[in-house]
This record gives sequence, C-alpha cells and structure tokens, in this order.
Amino acid sequence: MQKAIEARGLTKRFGAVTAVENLSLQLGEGEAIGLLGTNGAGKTTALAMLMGLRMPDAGEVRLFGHLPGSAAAREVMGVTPQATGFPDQLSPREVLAYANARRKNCANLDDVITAFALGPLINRRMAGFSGGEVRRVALALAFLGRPGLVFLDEPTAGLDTGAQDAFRVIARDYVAKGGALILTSHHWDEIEAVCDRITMIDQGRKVMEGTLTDIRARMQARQIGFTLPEGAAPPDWIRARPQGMGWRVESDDSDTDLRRMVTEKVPFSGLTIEPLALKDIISRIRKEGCI
Ligand SMILES: Nc1ncnc2c1ncn2[C@@H]1O[C@H](COP(=O)(O)OP(=O)(O)OP(=O)(O)O)[C@@H](O)[C@H]1O
Repeated sequence: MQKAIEARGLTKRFGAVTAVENLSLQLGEGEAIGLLGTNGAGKTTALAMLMGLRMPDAGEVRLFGHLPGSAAAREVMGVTPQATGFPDQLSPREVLAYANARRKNCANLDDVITAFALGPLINRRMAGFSGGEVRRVALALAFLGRPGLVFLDEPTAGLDTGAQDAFRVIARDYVAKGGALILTSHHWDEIEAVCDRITMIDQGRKVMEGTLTDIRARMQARQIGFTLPEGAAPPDWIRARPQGMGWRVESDDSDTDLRRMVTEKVPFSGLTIEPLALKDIISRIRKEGCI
C-alpha cells in the first residue's frame, strides 16, 4: 500500500543557510507524526517541501504515490499553513463551501461548523477576524472532507485553551479513523496528545526519531509531586523543586525515593507519580549527550 508520505534525502539551502539537510521521513495511514525543533530548526521548510510548496535542492517526495504539488496530491491532502491569508470579503461559509466543492469527499458543512465551533462566525466577513478566529477557520479547512493526509504547521498558535482541547480531540479522531497527520508545534504537550511518533530536527538535520512509547521506555524516570505542611521543606537528597503550591522531583528510581521519604517520615501529602512529560524527557536526553 502507498504511504501517505514517502520522503527521501530532502535538502534545502537558502544561500549560506542549510535549512533542511538529508531529511527522510515516512508516514502511513492512521499515523500521526510530530516535527519538533527550536525556532529556525527547519520544520516549516521541511513541511513546505513535503507539501510541494518548495522545490528541494535534493531528494524526493511522494504523497500517496503522487508528486507533491500535483492535482492528484492536492486532492488527497489538507493543510493549515502558518500564514493563512483568506480573502477579507468572504465569510467562512463561502470559503468552506468553495473548498468543499473541490473535495472528492464533500463534507457536510453543518457538521464541520459544529465540530469547529464556527457557528457565531460562519456568515461574518473575515475582515477583522481575530488571529484565533482565522486559525479556527484554517483548521476546519484542513480537515474538510477527511483528506487522507493533513499537514498542520503550528495549528493552534493563537487559539484559546478550549479551542486547543477541541483540536486535540478532532485530530485524534481523524487519526483513529485512518487519517495521516503531520504536525509542528511549540506546544510539546500537544504533540504528545496527538502524535504517536516524533522526528526532532536541529539546524536542518534529524537528530532523533521514534515512537513516543520507545522514547519514554528509554527514560525510566518518573515525576513525583507532593505537598508539605506550611514551613516544612523537602530533604536535600531528593532535589525537589517548588511547583505551584507543592514540590516536584524528577526521579530515576521513584520506588526507592518514596520508600526513603516514608522511612524518614517526610510529612508529604497529595502524592502523584507520573511519567516525565515529553519536553522533560528530551531535555534529559540532550543533557545526557545522546543527541
Ligand atoms: N525564504 C527563506 N530565505 C532565507 N532563509 C530562509 C527562508 N526560509 C527559511 N529560511 C531559514 O531557514 C532556516 C529554517 O527556517 P524554518 O522556517 O524552516 O524553521 P522553523 O523550524 O519552521 O522555525 P519556527 O519554529 O521559528 O517557525 C532558518 O534559519 C530560516 O532563517
């Protein structure tokens, strides 16, 4: 079966800057991949080459076997770029209806309006829309008619927390039903919530990739949270950091640390033990010099 994305050796230079170097990537149906990297790492350039908006200097891409940029490829993909640029004079209903008419699987617009909570906006001209309102329309457009593959470049930038949560549900549902999704985001918790795999790039080069399960398995550390009575401090050996009203510990051996806290009668309450968040795992892997 054709992969949603099959990319090999993608390279793009802008003068002296190598924005992306020798990037290979595969994405199948029912998979979601997160592209991670600091500002300027090359994520947008990589997406632009995958989508067919930029010609690579080297390497090649196929989207379900089609050349990116071809009519056949455009038919099977949805996109939310960083910059949207909708015509001011049009309403979201007009934009969505126009795009829907070109989709192979026409969407029921009422369902789309409900899913993306566009009701109050749907018939207003888009001139004067807030950044978050424009982004909601852009998201609806990307998923319109359930294309086989969706590209999302920082899809929730500027969205309020309610809309961010709604996006996560919609994205997971899309992937669970067989959609392929590629996402860049500076919200690492969003990548964690939506994606099964990550590819991390730094100065254009892939420095890490894997499933979140494998990456977590590499890192046995746990995050312990607890509170103490007013005026009490945690013992020095546990190296706890204050967090909100309580304390937080990154522990390589949470069982041993907890037993010692009990033995030493540390007066903790509200105990929580969780896996490390993705951003903490990656920051540890970096500190340990593995990437
Ligand atoms: N059109 C361009 N002309 C010159 N340099 C460019 C151009 N587009 C990107 N670059 C450079 O290529 C590098 C990668 O940029 P890119 O936008 O892909 O990064 P990014 O990972 O998406 O960053 P951000 O998280 O800030 O959006 C940067 O150094 C950027 O300055």
